[in-house]
Amino acid sequence: MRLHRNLVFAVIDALKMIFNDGEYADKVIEKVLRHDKRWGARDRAFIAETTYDIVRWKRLYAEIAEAHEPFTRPHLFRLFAVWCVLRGIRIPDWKQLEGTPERRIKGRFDELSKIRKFRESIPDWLDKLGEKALGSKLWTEEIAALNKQAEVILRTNTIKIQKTKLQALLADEGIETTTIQGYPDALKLKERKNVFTTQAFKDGLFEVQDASSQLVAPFLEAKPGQRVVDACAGAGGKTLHLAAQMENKGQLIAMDLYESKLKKLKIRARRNGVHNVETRAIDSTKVIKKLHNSAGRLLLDAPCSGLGVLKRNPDSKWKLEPEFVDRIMRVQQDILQNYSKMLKTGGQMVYATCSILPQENKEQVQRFLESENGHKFELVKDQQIYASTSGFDGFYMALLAKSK
Ligand SMILES: C[S@@+](CC[C@H](N)C(=O)[O-])C[C@H]1O[C@@H](n2cnc3c(N)ncnc32)[C@H](O)[C@@H]1O
Repeated sequence: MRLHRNLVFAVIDALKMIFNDGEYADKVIEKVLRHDKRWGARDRAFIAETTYDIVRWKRLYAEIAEAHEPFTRPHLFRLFAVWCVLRGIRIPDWKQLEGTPERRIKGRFDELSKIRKFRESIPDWLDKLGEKALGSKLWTEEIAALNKQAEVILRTNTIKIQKTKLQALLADEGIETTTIQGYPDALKLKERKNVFTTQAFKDGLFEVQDASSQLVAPFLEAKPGQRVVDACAGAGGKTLHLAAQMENKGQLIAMDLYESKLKKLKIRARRNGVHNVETRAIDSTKVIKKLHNSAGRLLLDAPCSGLGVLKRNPDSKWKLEPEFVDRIMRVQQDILQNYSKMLKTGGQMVYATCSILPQENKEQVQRFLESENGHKFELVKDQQIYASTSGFDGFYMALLAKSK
């Protein structure tokens, strides 16, 4: 691989914004990629993937390079040099990379790889938390799987098209895909490409959605004609899937704390040809009270640590704090306690997270079932999806029925 100076400089700029200025990796990449219109698809892929890689392996690389935060520009180049050496890429003779100690880098890598928190490049607290929650064997496998780059998975918008037809259309646009057994609407890209510029995307024929996430809406068993509430809808990934399951019939109420997310949801709904969705921002408890005992189906896709989706958000490893995990667990129990009241007797609800921690998942559901509000509910089934066994994101979902 021949390295281009302006692309590497763009990576260094991006790393500075992410590591030193605390900006979000996806936003930074978007910003950096706007710098030069002449960059082609490969150049853009190099910048995005190299930046994400170095973000993912920050602790390991910094340890090898003996670089400390806040990183100076020479230190950021040292991280980049480690990336090159470990990938077998020849170091170019630029003054920023002069004197890269290649043998020492390889030696340090071998040494540090014996220790999980360095090998997997995670903070001490996270390594302890993961081991305590999952046990050493499962945590070791899980964190290794979560450090692999996520594949690009599409969900066919069955309101508009069948999967095989979509596959053919995408092939015409130069995007080759395969189906995935056990995920009826999913298509996996054979090669990473920008799918957002395709006509098929503009026509709302698919959404990008991880395979594990695609299991959540069907778990709720929503039927056409029902009143379905998606109480933590965000920008609507699962709302759109629910609409497709409901064949666009019935009433789908998408709620969130943030109006800005619901605005994005509306734009996506329009593109997807979804007509049965209305949005409601939760700006007071009244919004929830109005819907008490009214929904046939309820999705609680709760805010969580996001530890199941580190594949696609590697910078969470550095942004997440133990206090946040404690705080979000209280929010999850509040959501279960208060929002479950929107379900009518005989209805079903799904509690879901993109976390792999039992304390955010099974244990939350257990606590709810043992509480006064939870006595009307019973657990029908639940599923913990691990990245290490599925190959996709880590997720949890529990189906509860309101019987009384
Ligand atoms: C896991 S995300 C939802 C993802 C979304 N369902 C999707 O499939 O794209 C959780 C959402 O819950 C929202 N949220 C956080 N606290 C909330 C609360 N107390 N009530 C309702 N929504 C909340 C967040 O704004 C966020 O959009």
